[in-house]
Order: sequence, then C-alpha cells, then structure tokens
Amino acid sequence: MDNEAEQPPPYIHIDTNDFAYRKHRKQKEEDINICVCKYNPDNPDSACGDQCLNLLTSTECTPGYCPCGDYCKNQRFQKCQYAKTRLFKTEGRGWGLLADENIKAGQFVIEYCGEVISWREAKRRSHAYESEGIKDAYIIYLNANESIDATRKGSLARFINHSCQPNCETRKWNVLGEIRVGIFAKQDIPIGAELSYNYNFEWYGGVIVKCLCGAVTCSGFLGAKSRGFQEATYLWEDDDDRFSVENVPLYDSDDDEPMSLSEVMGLPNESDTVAGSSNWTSPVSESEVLESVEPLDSIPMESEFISNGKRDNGTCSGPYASQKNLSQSTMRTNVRGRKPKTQASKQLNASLIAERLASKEAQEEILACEETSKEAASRLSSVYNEIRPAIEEHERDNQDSVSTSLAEKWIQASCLKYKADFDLYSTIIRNVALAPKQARQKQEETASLENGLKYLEN
Ligand SMILES: C[S@@+](CC[C@H](N)C(=O)[O-])C[C@H]1O[C@@H](n2cnc3c(N)ncnc32)[C@H](O)[C@@H]1O
Repeated sequence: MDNEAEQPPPYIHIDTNDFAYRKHRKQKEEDINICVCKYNPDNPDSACGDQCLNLLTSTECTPGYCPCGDYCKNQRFQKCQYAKTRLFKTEGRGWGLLADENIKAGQFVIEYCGEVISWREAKRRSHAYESEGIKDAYIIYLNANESIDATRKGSLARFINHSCQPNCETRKWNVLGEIRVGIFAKQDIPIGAELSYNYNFEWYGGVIVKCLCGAVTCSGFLGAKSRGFQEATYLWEDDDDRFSVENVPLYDSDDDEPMSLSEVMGLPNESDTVAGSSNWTSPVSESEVLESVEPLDSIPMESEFISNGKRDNGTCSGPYASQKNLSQSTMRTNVRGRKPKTQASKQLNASLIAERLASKEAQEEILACEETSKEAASRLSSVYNEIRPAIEEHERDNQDSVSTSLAEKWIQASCLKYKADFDLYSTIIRNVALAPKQARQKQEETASLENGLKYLEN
C-alpha cells in the first residue's frame, strides 16, 4: 500500500465467494466436463492451454477429473492465480488497484469475490448502504437472480474503479458448477497502471455517481447503462449533496420531453397556437371542440414532471393537478452542460376523461374498457407473482428457463393487457373526437324541439 498511515475503510478479506443466502452448489458427477488435453513434458502448454475444451467454454477443469492432473492450467479461480496488484489512493475516486507487474492481454487478473446474495437482498442492501451513508458501491450482478456484494467481505477486486475506456473486463466462469466473476486484462497493462473495468454491464450502483475516469469517451455517470442505474433513485452531485429523483432519463433527445395530454390525444397545445390559430388539424373544427368539450389540457393526467429543480406539471392544470401525490423530489441534471431533463410517468385517468364527456354512452364505454384494462393488469400481476419463484427456483437449480406452460401463461396475460390498453385508448380517442359532433347534434335536436314547441304555441 502506498501510504501506510491511510487505510481503506475496514472490510473482511476473502479469496472465495461467501454463501450467506444459500448453500454452495455441489457439482454432480454427471455435470463435470472432462477435457481431452494430455500433459506432454516437452510441450507444457498442452496441459489445458489455449486448446482446452473447458477453457474455450469458460469452464474450469475439476480436480481429480482433469486428464492433466496437477499440471492442469485451467484452475485459475480455484488456485487464486492472480496477477500482482497493489492498492493506492486515487484523486477523487477513493482507493484504486494498480498492476504491480506487467500483465498480458487476456490474463486473469483477480476474482471479484464477495457475498453471493439474491437480487431482492441486493436491492434491500443497496438502499440500506445508501441510508447508512456508504458512498462506494460494491454490488455487481452475477445472473438474473443473484448478485455479489463485496461491501463487507470481498477480495482486492472490490477496489477496481470504473473507466469508460478500461484496460480490464469482467468475465463469468463456471467453476465447479458455480458461476464466478473474474477480472481479465483487455490489453497489455504495464506495471504501475491503474486497473479499471466498465461498470456498465454488471454494476448495481444504488446511487448515481458522476464519473471521473477522464476518458475522452466518458459517458458521464458510473454504470449509466446498468440495471442498477435505471433503478436508482439518487443523483450524487459534486458537493456530495444528494437529490432524490423518480428516475433518471437516459437520453437527451427531444422525444423524451414530457407530453401534455393534448399531445397524447393529438390536440393543440398552447405552444402550437400562434395568435389564436393552431397548426393542428382536426376532424372537427376547433370551435366545435371548444364549445362542447372542456379544454383537454384541464383533464388531469397522473404525470409528474421534474425539471431543473422545480416541479413542473407540464400543461396539466386545474383542480386535479394538486391532487397528485407529489413526493419532495428535486433533480439537478444540468451537469456537463446538458439540457435539463424532464421525466414523466404517464398514466391516463380514463374515469376523469369520461366524466367530461357529454354522452352517457361514451362514458359507459370508456369506463367498461377501463375496468377490463384494470382486470388485465391485475391478472398480469398475479401471473407475475406466480412466475417469479418459478424463475428463481429454475435458475438456482439448473439454470434453465421457466417451463413452457408458465411462459405461455405469461405471454397470454401480457397480450391481454396490451389489447385491453389498446381498446381503452382507442375508445377514448374515438369518443373524444366524436364528442363535439354528438354535442352539436344534441344542441340541434334541442333547438328544433324548442322551435317546434314555439311553433305549436304560436
Ligand atoms: C467498487 S468501488 C471501487 C473502489 C472504491 N474507489 C473504494 O475506495 O473503495 C466503486 C466506487 O468507487 C468510486 N468510483 C469508482 N470508479 C469511479 C469513477 N470512474 N469516477 C468516480 N468514482 C468512481 C465510486 O464511489 C463507486 O461507488
């Protein structure tokens, strides 16, 4: 270590994964892959070298079964055949790990060891660490169900920092029936160079951290494309203040800007209207729309836009806007000169739209479709609850996918939900578009009735 006086925060050092949440798998004899390599003293590379069938399929040979016996070179995880590395203190990125010898491209550098935990536990711990004030995140994905948490227990690999232009990468290996994560050199690494890999693929960040890797191609944030990033609820700013956000939008395109209900429904927006005229073309005239239907911008939509530190309800206004469950969220995304971002989670409130339509038939039709959509959503959610343990169980036991019957059930429920939503939206659009005509017809009918009565009276 460079500076003996300074030490990284304490953790328990381990050289093999710790199974806190389930038992370590015992490799069954029938699952053992035996290669066809033969040790030749004149050619030591023949002992499970580049041509070893196990090596080529990222599987380590099983001791006692490998034809090369003690000469087998394909047991690097099991034998902890790591490259020489050294801890050092970085500028602004905490501790890091550097190469303490020249490392060759493709070389196994070190195993990422930690506690093997379920995805649920990973999520729980990530939030717990965040509230405990632990700023460095050490959880990475192992597979769809499990993660490795090196926060409390881990190998030196836990100190490898992220870079958008890394010299190492993670690879998954099958070691005696368990999946293990190794850090491998992507290129020749000279002694003294800092080791790094891209967190994008495996990281369960918890918090969003501004990347200080310094690469020209830097993506701005750590693990910006990882699933953890997308689930994250915090933005970590320069001054270490944290600002809660609902979700962080990933792209800058204008397409991401929040849409008002008018836009969703294809109706004119205030900004589209210049001096009272609109560029929007409708099957009915604007005056017809306005005379029979309340301005649609006043129809509530359960969306919340957070922009540049201020809450912004988009074009949603009126009495309903304040009814929303507004969490105290603030977001400052104007980092690196980017445009402030807005994020909307839209959910159409069909009942409230129906309420505003004059026709009783239209109201009933929309409400019936909304009911069907709710039923489909609840069915889908119960199939999900049914399917989740099955996925976990299957993956844990034999890494198979779920049974075909369960998958079919899931697809069917998803399709029904899509259909129900489609029916609901198309019903709303049709009825909203027809509403002015119906109202006008009603007005005409009333007027002719009144005229008739007047005529009779006279
Ligand atoms: C797995 S740890 C790496 C070791 C860590 N530096 C330490 O001192 O323990 C991941 C954490 O290191 C920091 N980190 C890693 N790479 C970084 C980078 N490129 N820019 C900023 N912080 C980084 C972040 O705090 C991140 O949560």
